[in-house]
Amino acid sequence: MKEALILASASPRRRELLAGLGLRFQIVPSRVEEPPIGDHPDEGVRALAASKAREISTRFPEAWVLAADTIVVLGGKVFGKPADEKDAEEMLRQLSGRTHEVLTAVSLAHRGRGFFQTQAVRTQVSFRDLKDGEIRAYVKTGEPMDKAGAYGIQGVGAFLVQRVHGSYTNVVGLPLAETVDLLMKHGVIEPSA
Ligand SMILES: Cc1cn([C@H]2C[C@H](O)[C@@H](COP(=O)(O)OP(=O)(O)OP(=O)(O)O)O2)c(=O)[nH]c1=O
Repeated sequence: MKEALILASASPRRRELLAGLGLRFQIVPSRVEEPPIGDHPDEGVRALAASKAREISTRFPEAWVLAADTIVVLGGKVFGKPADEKDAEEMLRQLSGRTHEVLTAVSLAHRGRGFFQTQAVRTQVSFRDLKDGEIRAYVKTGEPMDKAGAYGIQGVGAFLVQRVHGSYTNVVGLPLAETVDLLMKHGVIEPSA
């Protein structure tokens, strides 16, 4: 790696996924407000990832900055992180027995080079039929509270999921195959990294 790479994220999932590639990077979480996403999930999620990358690359113009944002979309309705336990239960009730999309936008920026690129990856996730007791017990674990759609596929929440179509790591918060391609394409990492 020629220049420093910064992961502009407070998400432990993103840190672990990127670290799993054996890359060296710093973590500087972005402090941008995350306004609710409007009627255009694809544009909205890209805009959020881009604003995180923009904020950090303004502070570190000579580094490569990687940022991401993840949302869950069910029939056009966007689910971010639940506001409270009731909200989490309600989200899970709606996701029960249905297929939703997880959208993660990844943004790569280098201000000094005038480089800025954002792309979104979609994964379809099908939930089994959930009993109300299961939903309540799962919410009580606390796992849903900091996660889009109120579940973590990588944790206890795996029991909710019947099928995944597309990138698994995209659901966890960082689509690894696409991220590696992006970093390699722009010379941020070498093929041997
Ligand atoms: C659907 C799903 C989401 N998530 C997480 C990934 C993201 O961390 C979170 C969505 O919130 P984000 O706003 O995308 O990210 P964040 O606030 O956690 O971190 P930062 O903005 O600093 O990068 O939901 C899982 O961990 N597992 C899942 O199965």
